[in-house]
Amino acid sequence: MRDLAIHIEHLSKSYEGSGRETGRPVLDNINLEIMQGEFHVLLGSSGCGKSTLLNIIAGFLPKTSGTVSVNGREVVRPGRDRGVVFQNADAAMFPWLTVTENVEFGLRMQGVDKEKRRTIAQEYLQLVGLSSHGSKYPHELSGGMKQRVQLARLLANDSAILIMDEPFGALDAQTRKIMQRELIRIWEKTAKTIVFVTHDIQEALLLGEKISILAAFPQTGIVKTCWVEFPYPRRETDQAFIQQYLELLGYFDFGGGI
Ligand SMILES: Nc1ncnc2c1ncn2[C@@H]1O[C@H](COP(=O)(O)OP(=O)(O)OP(=O)(O)O)[C@@H](O)[C@H]1O
Repeated sequence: MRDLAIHIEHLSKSYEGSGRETGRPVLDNINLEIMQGEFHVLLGSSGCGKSTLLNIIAGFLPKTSGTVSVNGREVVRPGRDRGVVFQNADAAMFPWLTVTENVEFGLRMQGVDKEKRRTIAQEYLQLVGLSSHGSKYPHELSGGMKQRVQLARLLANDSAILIMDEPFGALDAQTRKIMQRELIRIWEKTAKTIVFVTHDIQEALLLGEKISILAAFPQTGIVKTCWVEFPYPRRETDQAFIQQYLELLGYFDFGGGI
């Protein structure tokens, strides 16, 4: 039995002066348990509060009520234990630093000596398949390569939890497929806890061990949490995949959006 990594109880969030026409909170009484090493996907349509939930877990955003704990400690601010991979990789990298220097940056801030941080950066650049690109600058990289750099940086920082907000949303379909496979390979190798946001049911089923569906309407909150039982690598053409895809699709079929 794995230990609990993220524990969310009765979490609610309202944005001051905002709210939908109904005046309801964006997140209302969210309860969620994510175990260490779990690949957990938060799936939902645009505007249902996925990024809000991730930002609260990451410590970037205050909650209105309830509790969010990571490894038994209440989240009050961002921490090195939680690394975030953003969809917009450009905003997450220093353009004047090389790939290696970007990956090393957190270690440099921690005072790790140059030789050691170079060794660690190289180890993780190799893991994400970028060992021959360390001397390039961010503007010389493709979108997929930039996402690999973000991953290498978090792994080098030894973040136990990777929080990923639609990280492959801006990539072309082919690169996205490659990155999905790569992420599973890296997750299997590193046993990190991953919380991954997507609005794409297929992506959720390709990646997640467990999927929580978030809805905004007519119900607010997590409307379903389920395991994905069939093994990796998964294929969209497999019978089990199609069956669960159709099941999940049903949760998106509310007419007014989920
Ligand atoms: N800073 C903010 N101030 C006011 N309202 C906000 C703010 N950020 C988000 N919202 C509102 O909260 C709701 C949820 O937004 P959020 O970005 O969490 O959804 P999402 O599911 O991640 O959407 P998407 O998939 O489009 O990124 C939306 O109705 C949005 O308008």
